[in-house]
Amino acid sequence: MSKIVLGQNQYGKAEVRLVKITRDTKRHEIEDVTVTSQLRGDLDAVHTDGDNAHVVATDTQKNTVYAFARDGVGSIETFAMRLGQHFTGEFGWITGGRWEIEQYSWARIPVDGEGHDHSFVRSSDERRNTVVTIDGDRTWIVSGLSNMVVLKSTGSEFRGYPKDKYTTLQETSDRILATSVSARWRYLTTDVDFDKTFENVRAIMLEAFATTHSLALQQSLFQMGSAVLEAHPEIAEMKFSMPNKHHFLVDLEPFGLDNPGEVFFAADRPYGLIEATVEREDAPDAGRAWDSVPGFC
Ligand SMILES: O=c1[nH]c(=O)c2[nH]c(=O)[nH]c2[nH]1
Repeated sequence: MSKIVLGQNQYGKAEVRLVKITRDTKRHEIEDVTVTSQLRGDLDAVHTDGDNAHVVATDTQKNTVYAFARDGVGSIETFAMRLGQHFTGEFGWITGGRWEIEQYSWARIPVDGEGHDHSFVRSSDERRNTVVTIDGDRTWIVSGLSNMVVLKSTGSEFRGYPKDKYTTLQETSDRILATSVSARWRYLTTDVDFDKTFENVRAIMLEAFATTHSLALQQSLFQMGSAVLEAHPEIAEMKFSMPNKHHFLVDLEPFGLDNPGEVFFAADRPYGLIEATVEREDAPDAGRAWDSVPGFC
C-alpha cells in the first residue's frame, strides 16, 4: 500500500467580525471589516501526532486582530500585511499564510443637509476585499470588490449567436444589461496607495460599463478589465465574475396594452454567468496569489 502523507494545509480563525470606531473628536469614524487569518508552515506534527507545540491557537489569531485594531485599521491591505508580518515574524515555524479581509462601507446619515457626526447607514451590500498571501519572503496582494450592482437601460445588444433546434432566444438590438460585479485584481507590488487605487479602479470599471455599447456582457467585462490595466501598471491581472441579471419584457397584450420596452420582469435565476481573466501577457507568474480564492476562473 502506498504511504499516506499530509498535503497542503492551513488553519486559522475565519470571519472575525471587527468594528472600530475612532472617537478622538466628536466626528466619529467607522471601520467595519471581517478578517480571516490562516497560517501555514511546519505544522505536520499537529496533524500526524496531535502535537500542538507549533499551533498558534486560532483564538490567539482572533485576539491579535482585535489588538491590532486598537491603532485603527487603515487600508485593509496594510492591515492584512501587518497581521501577516506579525505571525511570520513572531513564530519561526510559521513561514506564510493567508489573510483575507472584507470591508463594509457606511455613509453618514444626512441631517439638515450635513452628514451626522456619529450616525451612519450601511450604504449597500457592495464590499471591498483583499487577500494577502505570504510564502517565505514573497508577498502577494489580490484586492477587489463584490456585489457592485450595475444596470444599463439601453446601449446593449445580443445578436449573431448560433441557432440550433433548442434555441428560442430572440435576437435583440436594445436590451437591459445588468450585473453584479465581483472583481479581483493582483498587484505587482506592495508599495501602493491602496485606498486611492481602489477608488480609481472602481471608477474606471463603472465608466467602462457605462460607456461601452455592449454587444455581449463578455465584451463589457473585457473593456472594464482593459481600461483598468491600461491606467494601472501596478496591476498584473483582473479576474471577473459577472452574473447576467436578465430582465424580460412583460407581455402586456392580454391587458390591451403595448410595452414599448418599459415594463420588465427582473428574473433572479437562472442567470448567465460570465467569468474571465484580463491579464498582461508579460506579467510575472502569480505564484500562490490565487490560492483559496473561490469563484473565479
Ligand atoms: O451578453 C450575453 N452573453 C451571453 O453569452 C448570452 N447568452 C444568452 O442567452 N444571453 C447572453 N448575453
